[in-house]
Amino acid sequence: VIMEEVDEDLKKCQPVEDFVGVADFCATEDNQLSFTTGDRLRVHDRTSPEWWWAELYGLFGYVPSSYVRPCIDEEDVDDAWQDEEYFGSYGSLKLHLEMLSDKPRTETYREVVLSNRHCLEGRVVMDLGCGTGIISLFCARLAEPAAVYAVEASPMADQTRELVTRNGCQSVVSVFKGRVEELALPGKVDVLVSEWMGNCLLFEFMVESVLLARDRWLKEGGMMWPSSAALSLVPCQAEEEYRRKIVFWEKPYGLDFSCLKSLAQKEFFSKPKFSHEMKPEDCLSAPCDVLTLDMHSLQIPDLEKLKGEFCFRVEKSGTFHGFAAWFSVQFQSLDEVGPTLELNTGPHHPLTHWKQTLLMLDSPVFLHQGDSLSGMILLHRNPVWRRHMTLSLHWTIRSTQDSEACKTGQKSFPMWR
Ligand SMILES: NC(=[NH2+])NCCC[C@H]1O[C@@H](n2cnc3c(N)ncnc32)[C@H](O)[C@@H]1O
Repeated sequence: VIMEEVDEDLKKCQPVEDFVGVADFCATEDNQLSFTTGDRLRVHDRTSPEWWWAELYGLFGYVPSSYVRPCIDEEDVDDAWQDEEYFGSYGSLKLHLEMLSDKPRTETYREVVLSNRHCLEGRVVMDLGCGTGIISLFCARLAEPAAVYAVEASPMADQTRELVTRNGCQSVVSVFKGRVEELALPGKVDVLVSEWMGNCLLFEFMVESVLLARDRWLKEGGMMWPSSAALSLVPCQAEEEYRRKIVFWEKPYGLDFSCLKSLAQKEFFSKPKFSHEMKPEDCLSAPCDVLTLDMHSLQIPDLEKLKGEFCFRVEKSGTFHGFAAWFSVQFQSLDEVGPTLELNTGPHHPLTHWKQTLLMLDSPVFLHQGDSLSGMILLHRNPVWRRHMTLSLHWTIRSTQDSEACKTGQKSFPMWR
């Protein structure tokens, strides 16, 4: 048998292998695949010693073999939740100050407790991820629950115990330090309240811990607060962002840096931009809820892949630079007749610390009033890095100007791996 044939056969049957990026790689050709350090790539074919045909989040392309290393499974799996870094970040005051300073967020939770104070009497509440304990203190000070279990995994829990005592709530509020997944609580609860929402609603995937706590500790017929959540989307213009990040390179200080524009676009627009403050007038159409989650029935496996559809009608002509995403959460009243309260983090509501998330297209498209933009969104949770996901968008633009012309587009935004 001629050696080449053996090589060919070996190549054909060579197994698909996982590799990890050891450095950032920015594609310079269309058939190449960009990735960042730590990305888990699936190598389908070692086409040549230097270039391998690989896949990342469903996108295929050539990657330089020197930029990847074999993925040693055990080392990657146990760091999947990045708990060291995650709970460490909540151990300092920075994030808690940001959340407590967010008045729309904090006052909504206070209003929920206040407007349900009668029904809360004699009930048992769990505050999951209590942080400094603000929601637990609202419960103890504004209502008369039988007990509040304040659960917090970060070192902040030690401070929270002190805050509970200093505010005279120690007879009602008990602080449990640890991950809710590992804690034994005194008993089941009537209400499970938590402020778990991350950017684009699900990033950090604390929601998995909330659902697990629900299944383990919420009484039959108990209340989840928030009781439901929605992810909203809108096509928008982002003139300022586009000018600062892309147009800038055309003539800085009279020099021609325009050959850097494609690099800039890959570097700045490949991932979502968190904490982007939109103006209402940036919306090109009315927003729409692309995902709605019922927190009483949602199941943990549902979180792996969530899909939504959208159809926007362009209300005013403008440049479609990208999509903006945000979330809202609703709080059902404990007695059927009370009002459902809502915290909405969209551009038509008071600004919160989340602001909005901007998903920039590779190239802007001018849209005319009356055009329609329809498509689907897919939130694909990262199978390895459990607090991460990829947000993929597919869309079709149908113009009223010339009916048969329609443009389609698609883009995937890793958040972050
Ligand atoms: N809205 C957010 N994006 N983050 C705000 C809530 C996050 C708080 O919940 C805590 N936390 C998160 N997960 C857990 C868990 N499984 N068990 C206990 N505390 C947790 C975390 O330490 C932090 O104090």
